[in-house]
Amino acid sequence: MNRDRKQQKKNAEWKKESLKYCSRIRTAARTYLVLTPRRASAVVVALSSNGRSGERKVKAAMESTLKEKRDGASVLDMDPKSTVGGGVEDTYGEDSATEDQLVTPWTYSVASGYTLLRDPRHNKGLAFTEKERDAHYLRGLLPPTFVSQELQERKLMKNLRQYEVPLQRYVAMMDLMERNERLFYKLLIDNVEELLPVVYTPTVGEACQKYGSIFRRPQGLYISLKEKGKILEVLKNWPEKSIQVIVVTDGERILGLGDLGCQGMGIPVGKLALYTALGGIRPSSCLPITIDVGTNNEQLLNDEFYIGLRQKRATGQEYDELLHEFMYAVKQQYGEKVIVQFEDFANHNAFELLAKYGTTHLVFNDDIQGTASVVLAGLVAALKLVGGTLPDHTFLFLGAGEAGTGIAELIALEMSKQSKAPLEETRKKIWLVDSKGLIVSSRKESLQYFKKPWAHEHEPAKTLLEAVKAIKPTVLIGSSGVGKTFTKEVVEAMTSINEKPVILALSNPTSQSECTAEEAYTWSKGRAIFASGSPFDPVEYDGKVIVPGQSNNAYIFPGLGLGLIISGAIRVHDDMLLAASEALAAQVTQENFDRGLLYPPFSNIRKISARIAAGVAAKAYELGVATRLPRPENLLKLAESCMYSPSYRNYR
Ligand SMILES: O=C([O-])CC(=O)C(=O)O
Ligand SMILES: [Mg+2]
Repeated sequence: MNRDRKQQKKNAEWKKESLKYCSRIRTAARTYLVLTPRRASAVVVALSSNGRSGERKVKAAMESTLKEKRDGASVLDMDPKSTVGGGVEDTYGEDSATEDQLVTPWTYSVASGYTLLRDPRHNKGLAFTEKERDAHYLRGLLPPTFVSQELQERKLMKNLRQYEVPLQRYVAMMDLMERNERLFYKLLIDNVEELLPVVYTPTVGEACQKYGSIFRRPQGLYISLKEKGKILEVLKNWPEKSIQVIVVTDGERILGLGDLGCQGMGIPVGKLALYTALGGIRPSSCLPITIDVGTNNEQLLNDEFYIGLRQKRATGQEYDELLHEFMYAVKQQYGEKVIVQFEDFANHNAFELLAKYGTTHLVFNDDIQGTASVVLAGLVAALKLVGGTLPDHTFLFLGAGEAGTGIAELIALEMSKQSKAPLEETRKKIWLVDSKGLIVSSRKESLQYFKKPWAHEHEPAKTLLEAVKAIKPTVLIGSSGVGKTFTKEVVEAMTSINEKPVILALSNPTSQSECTAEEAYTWSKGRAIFASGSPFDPVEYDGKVIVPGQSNNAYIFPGLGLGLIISGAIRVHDDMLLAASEALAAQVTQENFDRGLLYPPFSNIRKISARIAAGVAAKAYELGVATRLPRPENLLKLAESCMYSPSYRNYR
């Protein structure tokens, strides 16, 4: 008892001390972890620092305080390069503190000993060294053996491979994330091609469908209609104060699976895991959010395990007000340089939110813009295989929603840049089919506004097959969210028109893919240049193994995000998406082409992301929306050096 009180007093003194330093050095937030000899009494203090020099001052101040007060206390990760979390902000941390943080730095307890083992951000399991076990009160809490991170990784991969059901692998990976974050990212980074389909598309789709049943511990933040008027308070409940990326969904259009309401949370969680693993953004600065305004999914409303609000979706003013409060609470809490990635909103809201907040916030819609950027990169690569320039080709889309119109617009923009023709002209090379058939001018009156630019003069066509025969496209793109719509007849029609038909089946997950890789290759007699949103295994056709590419926005958003962060960009511009697309296309090697691949393998993704980041950042400076000044000379080097490393830290 007595000891505890003493410890509390000591903590209070430290807090006072750090407050003093904070107000003296008025700068950006920096986290130091101080472990005291007693468990349950470590203190994390967010201090201010003004870039490197301010940071050094704070560090020196903290160290001298600790020397005086130490009494056996130890400091976790005092080296700025290896401060808790590591990553981007460690190198470029200026200006990330809010005024609120400067005046009242926050503190919370992270315990040594037993509690340290249960803290996923710092737990290393059997990889704690003898010295660490002594220093951090872990003696007896672990079996005697020491296991390196590499051996832990091998063991976990072996265990994962024994699960036959993909969802079991997903649950095992999420458990690992909750238990030992660095090990989770080490696994994901080192085995990215194998584990991407587990934590991301397609398995994450099934996970969302069954989220209520597999729910163990909450991940991310849930903001429901109940929190209206209190969203800023909700944001303050999140333990991390320095957030760089938010992925938010309202669950209305989860992949091609439709309205999954609150259970859409799997998507922001999965996307942000990729921000870290593929783009090197540190996990502590990533925040997954689900906005729950109800669901129109009857099955979920009647499911006893459903985790969301049991009501029909709020729409109109009620919806708009909640989203508006959210957007401004985010800006107030995290500043104007936090990236808000809209994910899997239904069409009407997706377009409106992007238009509404695109000029006031650093927002980006992955389904409209990220997908467009990755597809354009794939098309540039495809042209090397089929010949001609972009303006030489004719495009037909099945699906005229976010992805379809987003991709169409970026292609038209790029064509216009290449051919110097006005956008209105280049759009005419692009045709869209929706559920009512080919979009033509006679339908213009009844079309939603985002479809109108694509209503060209033509006879109506009721079905996709009719449209293929009438338009004679060289490229067919599926973005409908409806599986099995590229039928044998459609693929055969494409093959009869083109020597090498380009066919992209983009809808996710695998069940919603417009056709499988095998179908595309078989029906086109091995001639199709094919890629899909969800992964497919290599296909053997006519004695030849063909590896299908994966045209998924996961190639783009992690690098795009990194580029926005290292440049301190305050807006996303279409030219940045073109820059991201160009950078990705430039990574496709001759060897990839020789194998018919439109994208480089995901195993190189960190290098690819760094190049995308450098391209995006360069564009941000060119456009004058970068705020990190002066412009660093070598953006690629900066991007690479900023990336989060999942290797364990030494806790001295
Ligand atoms: O999540 C994915 O795999 C790609 C995507 O954004 C979507 O399909 O909505
Ligand atoms: Mg999406």
